[in-house]
Amino acid sequence: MSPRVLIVRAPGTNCDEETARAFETAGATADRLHLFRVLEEPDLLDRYQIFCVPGGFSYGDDIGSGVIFSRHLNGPLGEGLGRFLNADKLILGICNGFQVLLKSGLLPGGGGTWGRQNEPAATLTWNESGRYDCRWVRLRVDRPDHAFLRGMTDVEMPIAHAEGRIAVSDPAVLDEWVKNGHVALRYAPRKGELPPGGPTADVTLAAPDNPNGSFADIAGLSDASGKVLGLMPHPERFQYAHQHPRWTRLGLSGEGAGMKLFRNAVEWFD
Ligand SMILES: NC(=O)CC[C@H](N)C(=O)O
Repeated sequence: MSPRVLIVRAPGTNCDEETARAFETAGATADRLHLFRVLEEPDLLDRYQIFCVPGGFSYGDDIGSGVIFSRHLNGPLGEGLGRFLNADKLILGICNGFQVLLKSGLLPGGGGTWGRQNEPAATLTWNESGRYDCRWVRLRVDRPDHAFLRGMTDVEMPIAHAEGRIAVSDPAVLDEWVKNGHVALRYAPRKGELPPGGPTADVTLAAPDNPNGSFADIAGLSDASGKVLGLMPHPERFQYAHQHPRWTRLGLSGEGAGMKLFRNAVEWFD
């Protein structure tokens, strides 16, 4: 079955068109709807199999990136998203979308009505550099069983954000995150073999390998089921091989590695 994807955009969202194109190239039908249209009719969520919050600067990142948008996911859209979470459906948040999902509590640690109120808090906050940063990074996939990440282990993607640093109130939360499969993606050394072993709270890669100082080098989080994913890197900006800065030297052609994430999502419904 070709899944229908709801890509929700808010004032300031700016990656919805290329995200829709990536899903449609993968064989899905993608509708880009404004958040206010969805708030008018929350039950329209039931017509979709994938819910996606794309990248951008929703509400201008005022009072913190993703904060205002996230409150809408807790409130009027709460019931519809609850049905998504209970059905065999998928939820994806890319960059600003990750900030929205985390701060709504749809991903671990973010609090909100979805969050497990008494668990240590986590958020996405300012990069250690204090700057907006755009660069390509190498990623290690810690959840190759995830609906969006199947068959992916070691991939490069671009980042472009100011508030991409995962910060936690208690580093001990990492044990629970690892146990529950919440760590989906980590930043990796640009060159050489991927170092063995899982995430550790006290060791992080130096910049620019970890571009923002994110706790335990985390670049993406998952829910326990492996059907909700939030990530700071932009897979929709690597749909075509020639989007890679070294595509000629690497002899890349055809699709970019980011397309695998969208194809995995569509194939989930086969
Ligand atoms: N590309 C994006 O989605 C950016 C997310 C957010 N506006 C930030 O700067 O961190």
